[in-house]
Amino acid sequence: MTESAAIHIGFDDLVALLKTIFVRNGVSEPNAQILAENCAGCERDGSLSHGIFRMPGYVSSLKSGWVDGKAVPEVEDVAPAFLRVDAKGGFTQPAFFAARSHLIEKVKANGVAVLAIRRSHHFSALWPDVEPFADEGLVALSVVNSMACVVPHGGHKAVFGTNPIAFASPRAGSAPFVFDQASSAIAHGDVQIAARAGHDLKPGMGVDRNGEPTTDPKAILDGGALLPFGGHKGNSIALMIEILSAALTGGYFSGEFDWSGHKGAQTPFTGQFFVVIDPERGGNHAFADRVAQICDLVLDAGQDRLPGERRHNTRKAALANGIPLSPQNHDMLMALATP
Ligand SMILES: NC(=O)C1=CN([C@@H]2O[C@H](COP(=O)(O)OP(=O)(O)OC[C@H]3O[C@@H](n4cnc5c(N)ncnc54)[C@H](OP(=O)(O)O)[C@@H]3O)[C@@H](O)[C@H]2O)C=CC1
Ligand SMILES: O=C([O-])C1=[NH+]CCC1
Repeated sequence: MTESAAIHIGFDDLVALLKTIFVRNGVSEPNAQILAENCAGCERDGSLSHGIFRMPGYVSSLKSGWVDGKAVPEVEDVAPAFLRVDAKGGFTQPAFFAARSHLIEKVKANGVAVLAIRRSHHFSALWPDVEPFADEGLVALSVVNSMACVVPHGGHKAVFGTNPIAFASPRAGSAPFVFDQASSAIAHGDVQIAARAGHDLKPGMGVDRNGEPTTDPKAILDGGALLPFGGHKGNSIALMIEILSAALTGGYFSGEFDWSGHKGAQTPFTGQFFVVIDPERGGNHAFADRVAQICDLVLDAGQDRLPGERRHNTRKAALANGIPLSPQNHDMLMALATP
């Protein structure tokens, strides 16, 4: 998209537009507000594989009856440092928000707490779930599993989802240190974007329906599969994420849920795991300074930039000038919002 062709929209206006679309498609008012802020935040930050690109998928899943936009999550306090949430077949973010303040109370009381969400649909980036904890001085790690489209290292059948992991830590004098990455060589959303744009992928990311290596995103989407990043090492991380997000929470593994009866379903029905830590309990009252120190060492040693930096720069520009939407994307949103 050329900058001159872009339509710039303010964050609040984008949230209002997305909320209208969610409500029109059967999402309750409070759930729609949470989802709209999340999705608009991804677009604002340049997380384009999980911004407005996902709106047709959200709508399609809602229309198929696969996800309950009105679900009211149930929070269970199961131990001094352990909360469980049954999302009741709804989206994960409202389930997370239902437990969030209670989770922080537990972290403050115990130094650490775990949140296990099950029966939930996560269709977004993970950084919005962890970054706000770091803004409040806490360290947070979260993982979520998705839909089976990743073949285990050396294997022949997709078992894992693209299973992202996100981590956030306060960092003195700067925005928090945050990374958010799929455990597959590439996120499924980026494969869809490449297929749509007619771009090839880098070698080593996926296989076609015969298990042969391919750089063609369409061959991956049409019966092929993705590979874990970094061979057996990414494989173990993907497996750990299945264990934490599904076995531990009581959610489904990425290959376990059956959405075949819901034509148009796109949102994975799995689970999400969080661990949140109060770094003050480490007894090192200079925690955020120490984080800044190690980040500076990495930059001084030649790394171009830290994870999260591109996002924060994109956010800054979007807040100053508006969020750039291509005319096609703008039209797509208007069509979804119009009765
Ligand atoms: N809900 C779900 O089930 C799933 C969601 N996803 C989401 O998809 C998104 C994309 O994942 P993925 O494709 O793996 O992300 P990327 O590979 O684009 O980025 C991963 C991380 O690395 C950072 N990074 C990228 N390039 C550099 C660099 N040159 N130097 C330093 N840091 C860098 C990014 O920071 P920055 O953002 O600043 O560029 C980001 O924190 C994620 O938000 C993830 O949560 C993925 C799979 C499933
Ligand atoms: O990009 C991705 O891999 C996914 N995003 C939501 C579900 C899977």
